[in-house]
Amino acid sequence: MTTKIQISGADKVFTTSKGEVHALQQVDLDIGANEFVTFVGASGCGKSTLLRAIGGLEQLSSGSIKVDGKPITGPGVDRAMVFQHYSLYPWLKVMENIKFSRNLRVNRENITSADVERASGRADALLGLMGLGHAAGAYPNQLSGGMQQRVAIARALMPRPDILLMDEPFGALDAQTREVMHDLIRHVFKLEKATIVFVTHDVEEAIYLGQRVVLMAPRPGRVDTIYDVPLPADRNQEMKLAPEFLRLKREILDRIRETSGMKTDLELLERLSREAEEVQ
Ligand SMILES: Nc1ncnc2c1ncn2[C@@H]1O[C@H](COP(=O)(O)OP(=O)(O)OP(=O)(O)O)[C@@H](O)[C@H]1O
Repeated sequence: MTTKIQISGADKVFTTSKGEVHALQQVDLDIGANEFVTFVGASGCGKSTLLRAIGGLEQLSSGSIKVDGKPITGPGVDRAMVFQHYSLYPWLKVMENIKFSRNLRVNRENITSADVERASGRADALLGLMGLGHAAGAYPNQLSGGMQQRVAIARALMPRPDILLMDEPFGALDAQTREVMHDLIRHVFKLEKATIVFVTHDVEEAIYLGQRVVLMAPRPGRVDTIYDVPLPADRNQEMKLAPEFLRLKREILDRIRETSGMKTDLELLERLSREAEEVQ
């Protein structure tokens, strides 16, 4: 597989009034072109910091991140980001939101009207792909959370980014809408051939979407374990019930507990019952 993103010795230290926070320590990871990689881990293990660093929104303290062999120096149109909060422009209609980044580039680069025409075709196609053809003229506040997030994804895809960086994009959605979004994003992955880096708290989501699940550990933030997902490229919701899926889910959940310093449920129960006996 061709390497798309090469993370080498990535280190990030934040200096706060309370001291230094080692958000990332010596992270080494290669992500392939057209790979779907998901990141999980206990709160504060540096998932968002790493994603933001790939997006060029955060500078590393040391180490490097390269895309196609070139070091990242800031944000670029080759990398689009989707966050948990939809961040649509409330004063723009759905179609205007989707075309917004393209408009900026058109203005900047003096692209011809034929290009604009092509861009409109792409915006229409993306709107259709997201199942939002009927909502082109609506304002964001007229849409459900799931619909708004679909608009945000369409807007991110508009400039044909090579890399889609997603930070808990479905975290605010209800369980049913999330399932729909999972199948949609797998479909987008197949069609658009982008490299997707996806951060989530939800282990089931991480396994269902990713080809690899990267588990990070906190204090300092680092890569702990990388799991290969034993699922075929074409996925369906039934697979979430397969023994290998459930086994991997259990293994990852246990490891997150261990790395976060939390006791396992069983250990906790044993301790609580011992304490209860001592009190009697
Ligand atoms: N701008 C900042 N200034 C100071 N500390 C920060 C900053 N951003 C992140 N941190 C700290 O860096 C560590 C890693 O944070 P990060 O948000 O990357 O973790 P995370 O794994 O994404 O957490 P969560 O799952 O809770 O979103 C945390 O201890 C966090 O408090």
